[in-house]
Amino acid sequence: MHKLLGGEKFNNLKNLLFVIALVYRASPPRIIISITKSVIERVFNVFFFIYLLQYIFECIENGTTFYHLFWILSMIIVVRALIGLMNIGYNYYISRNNPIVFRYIFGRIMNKSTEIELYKFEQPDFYNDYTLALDQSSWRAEEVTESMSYIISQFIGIAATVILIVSWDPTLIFFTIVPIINSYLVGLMRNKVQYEKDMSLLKDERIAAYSKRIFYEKKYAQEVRLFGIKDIFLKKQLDSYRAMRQNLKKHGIKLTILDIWNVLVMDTLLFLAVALYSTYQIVVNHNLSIAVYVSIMTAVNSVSWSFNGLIYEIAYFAQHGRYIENIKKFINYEMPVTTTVNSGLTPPFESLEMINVSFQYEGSNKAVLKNIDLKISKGEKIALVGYNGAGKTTLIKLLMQLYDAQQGSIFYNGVDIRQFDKDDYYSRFSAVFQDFQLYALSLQENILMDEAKLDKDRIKVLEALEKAGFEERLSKLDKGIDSVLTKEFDNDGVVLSGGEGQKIAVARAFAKSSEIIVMDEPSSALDPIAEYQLFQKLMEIANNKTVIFISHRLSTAKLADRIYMLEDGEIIEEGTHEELMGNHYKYSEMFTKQAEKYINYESAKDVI
Ligand SMILES: Nc1ncnc2c1ncn2[C@@H]1O[C@H](COP(=O)(O)OP(=O)(O)OP(=O)(O)O)[C@@H](O)[C@H]1O
Repeated sequence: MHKLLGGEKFNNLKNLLFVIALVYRASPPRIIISITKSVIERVFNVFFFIYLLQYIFECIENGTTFYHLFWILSMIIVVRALIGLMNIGYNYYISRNNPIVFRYIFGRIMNKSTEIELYKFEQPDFYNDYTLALDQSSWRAEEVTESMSYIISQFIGIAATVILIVSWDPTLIFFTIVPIINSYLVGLMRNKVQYEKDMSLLKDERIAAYSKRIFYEKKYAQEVRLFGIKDIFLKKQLDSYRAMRQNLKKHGIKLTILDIWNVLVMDTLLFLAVALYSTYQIVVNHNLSIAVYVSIMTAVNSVSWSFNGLIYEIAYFAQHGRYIENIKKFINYEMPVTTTVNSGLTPPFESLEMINVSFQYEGSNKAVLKNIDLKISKGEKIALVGYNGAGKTTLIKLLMQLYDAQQGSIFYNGVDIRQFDKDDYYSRFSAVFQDFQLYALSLQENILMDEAKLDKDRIKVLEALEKAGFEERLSKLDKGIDSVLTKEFDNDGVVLSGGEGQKIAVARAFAKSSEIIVMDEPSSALDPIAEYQLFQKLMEIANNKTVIFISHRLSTAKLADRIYMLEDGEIIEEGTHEELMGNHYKYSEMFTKQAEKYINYESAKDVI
């Protein structure tokens, strides 16, 4: 059973109703218009192809006038033309209405995705389902609406035709029951195979899509040329296409066999049986007129294929339900109770404290942080140092509540951080992470990151850029803070170097000016002088703010009031630079090694 976010078995009908309700909320008239259009079309077809056909034949048999038939046929042509116009109008309406429905559902999913815990995005199962929900949302809702309208109209059409058939000869009902049962069973099997086919392709489609991205996204272009990674991804893509081909073949054979069986029963055997029976009734029993005979052939054929279509559609409709499971679970996803105990607002910052905190990433069997105790008070400048993988970034992410610790507690002003409304809690932090992103937006938008503040805070943007050491580069930009970053959408877009990009991320944190500034290696791409200047500036503007920073260059850690040295998920040393140097332990060892390196290169003695 397909699951999302650890959910339970799904209920197709509820899922379908869920998506219909979404369509209704996005655009209330849409469902009524779709159903009305389908019913009018279907009822006209029954009336035209079966009832009117019989009527015209009877008129001819009874020797009616040409004038009478002329009026009947003219009326039919007018109604037919009106139905054609209705369809054109409907298609126009749909082309304008679909984007409204897509946008609404897409927006709901996007909004939800920002609330879901970060670790979920690192789980392949979740990611598969998330991708599926996004991909499907754009068209499933429309298909469900169309399917539902089609099913309702088919039911009405079949019922009307069956009434006509029974009125001619009740025995004929037998010829409609056989194809109904056949269609039902074949439809069930087809539906199952189709779903298995789609599911079997999912993983390989994602691998193929990822490999494709490697070859067209700019960020990979350089490494693809410099390293042999091209061949790895070409092979991965080839393997995934091979696997998809095999799955398509396996399921394709099953589907073809079912289709052949269907045509054999419905077109050949059934047609023969009805023709023989009706001919016998005319020739031997003289029970039927030619007019009814012609209509019977059309009506039985119409009921069989309509029912077959109905079963296909119901199967397809049910299939939508399975996919909608993903969309529904996603939109309805509730945060674990622990993170929503209280949605209280976060008061002005006084202190942050970790008590006996341990943390392990989902799917990992090793604790990344072990029994961490630390306290940070208002205004303190705190440095986290240690070798790669020691757990520094994870510690910061726990403090910010981007992840939840499995053991121990984290307190903000003495209150468990899980009791605060998350967005409000986040607003207390201005953070720069190692994996910061620049967006294909203007410089101003990249700094403010808030539609509401645009253009009102231009001075703030300029000040933040100046503090982050970007003013010289800014002076060379023709459009200043209105320059668009990256060439994604704009040939004149500005492409920044790694260090320049980092300065933008720092300026972003400065502009947000929250009470707690968090910097995770904000200077790794800066030269030592620029780094030192950045930290000097940071300490200056931080003033009475609290700063927590990670830096591999210990020359900057010297600026901190307190340094925590982490190793293998544990705090192994804590104190001021002088205290740690006096310990003659790991910190002083690391510092001395780095200092020697600088001195050997005679590049930054003054800095150290
Ligand atoms: N999302 C994740 N899922 C699983 N493991 C992770 C994840 N993020 C980090 N880790 C692991 O957790 C450990 C600590 O990572 P973390 O990024 O906190 O270390 P760090 O001290 O900041 O390292 P660096 O100095 O290299 O940035 C590493 O072994 C890393 O592989």
